[in-house]
Amino acid sequence: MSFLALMVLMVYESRWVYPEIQAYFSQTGNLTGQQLSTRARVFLQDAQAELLGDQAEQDALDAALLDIELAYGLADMHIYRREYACAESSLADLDRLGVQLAARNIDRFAAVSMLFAPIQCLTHIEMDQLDRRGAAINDFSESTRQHSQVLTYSSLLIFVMGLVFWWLHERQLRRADRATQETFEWMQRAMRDPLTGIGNRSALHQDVLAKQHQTLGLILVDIDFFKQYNDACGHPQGDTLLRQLATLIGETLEEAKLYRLGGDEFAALLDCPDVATLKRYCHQLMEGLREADFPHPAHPDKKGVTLSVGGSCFVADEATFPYAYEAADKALYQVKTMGRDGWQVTEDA
Ligand SMILES: Nc1nc2c(ncn2[C@@H]2O[C@H](COP(=O)(O)OP(=O)(O)OP(=O)(O)O)[C@@H](O)[C@H]2O)c(=O)[nH]1
Repeated sequence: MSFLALMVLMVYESRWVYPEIQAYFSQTGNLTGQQLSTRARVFLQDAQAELLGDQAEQDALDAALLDIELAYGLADMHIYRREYACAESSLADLDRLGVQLAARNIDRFAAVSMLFAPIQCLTHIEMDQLDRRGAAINDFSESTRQHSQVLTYSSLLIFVMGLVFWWLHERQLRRADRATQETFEWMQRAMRDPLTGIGNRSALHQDVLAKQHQTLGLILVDIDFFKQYNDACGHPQGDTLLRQLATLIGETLEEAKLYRLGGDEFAALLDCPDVATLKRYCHQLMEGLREADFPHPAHPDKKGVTLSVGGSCFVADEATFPYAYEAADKALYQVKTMGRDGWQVTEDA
């Protein structure tokens, strides 16, 4: 709002310049007024010079009469009569003097002295006109200074306000960026298992939905006798094993996305055109585990760490996923009941 007011002020100020210049030049009327009175005064002084000169009396009177008539013509202005008290009487004096000169009933010295008052009046008019012109010029330059000051300060203010708006805008942008970044980080964190760094159950759901209509394989992995492992080696070592297994599954099933579903249960999601491929992945995983040969000091069968694995294939969809999960879980449970350390895949999820 204040910005708008400033713009209006600036437009007003710039519009001011033209009428003001016009007003200044309209003062040229005073210039003419001054020039006319100057010329009239010069004619009267010429008339005095001729009357006091050494030419013949007749010639001097004729020449003086001509100059006085010329001066009268220039000084007989309505504006002089209206604004200067001496103008009326001076013109009357000149008129009278002209008549006397024409009739030759005045001597040249008397004529010279009759011209002093009109000359004085014209000099007064001349000076006054000059003063008026000076005052008009002063007024003009003073108001020009004031208006240009207003324009300068307004421009400065607009510049500063522009800077402030720009800074506020940038700050708002940075805040919005930071908030978006933080939200994104929170969402990322909410989808991660903090212990292993792989995805959690929510991430699994999200990824399944993102792969709608694709044929996927779901592999569930559960550590055998993990409670005994924890009891024997302690929970920190149990945590380490969880991390090691996450790495191992990731390295063995390179194409898979991994998730920890909670406790000692992992899941792997991969593209899987058919059940045979899924079986190959399960086999690959068991081979990898055997090669890694993680020790399990409390395994009842005196083996290293073993896994029970169940799998199923499905076409990704919000509706099909729970069935695929249940099928893989059933397969895993069967492995558990059959003595663990093995894998099974449900043929038709
Ligand atoms: N170290 C560690 N242990 C965990 C964590 N989450 C769950 N556990 C432990 O995992 C164990 C899971 O025990 P069970 O569900 O009985 O599974 P299990 O001992 O592997 O037995 P089976 O699966 O039947 O072979 C429990 O002792 C939990 O305390 C974890 O984040 N870290």
